[in-house]
Amino acid sequence: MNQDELKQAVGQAAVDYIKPHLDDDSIVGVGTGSTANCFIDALANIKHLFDGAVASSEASAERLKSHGIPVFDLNGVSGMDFYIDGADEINERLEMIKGGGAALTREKIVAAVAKKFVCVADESKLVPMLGTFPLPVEVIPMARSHVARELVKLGGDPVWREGVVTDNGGEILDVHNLRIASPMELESSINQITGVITNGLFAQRGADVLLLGTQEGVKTLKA
Ligand SMILES: O=C(CO)[C@H](O)[C@H](O)COP(=O)(O)O
Repeated sequence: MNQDELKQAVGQAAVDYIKPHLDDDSIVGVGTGSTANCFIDALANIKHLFDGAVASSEASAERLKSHGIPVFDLNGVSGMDFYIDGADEINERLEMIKGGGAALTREKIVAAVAKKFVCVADESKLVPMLGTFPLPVEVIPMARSHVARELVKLGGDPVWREGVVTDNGGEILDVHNLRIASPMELESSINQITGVITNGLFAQRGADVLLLGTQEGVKTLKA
């Protein structure tokens, strides 16, 4: 199977995973990116089994709506059982780097509300140590240079993702050359820099389940 077929397989596997738990009142938390898109497309086939979705980006909201799936504002829902999203890197403790699609802040917020985070990824995303993928950091635009200098002090090489404005009006610094031995500590340290909205380390709230697309089929890993 090629990478697109692996993404489709895990998208369908995520639907199979949540389907037995859905009812008329269920709200499904939906992530962003090409793997999350595969999940959305598979989810459309069972849209009669749940109430609607909360999306972590405008792009995912549009895709959900195009399938006729109602999209709710997070402030209007009291909770959700599942959040399904991809990752740029994930380790065996199910800690992740996310934000390649610049949706990290909303992803972190929706994930915080959900009882269970189900990560969907092809096998290229599973790594022994996080940090080969540049770590996205969303910043308030006027703080970009200040935050970049502070990130250099932490040992990284930040690069401004020029031209990208997030759904929240923020800008993105991609931090290269980090070997992230302690993801939880680094997540906190970066978030303490004034001007940071959030960073793409999902360690304090990692995934609970990983559905990993491999050539031998979809494997289920638990935290
Ligand atoms: O964090 C994300 C977007 O902000 C995505 O989950 C991440 O970039 C993975 O995307 P893809 O499934 O396209 O590889």
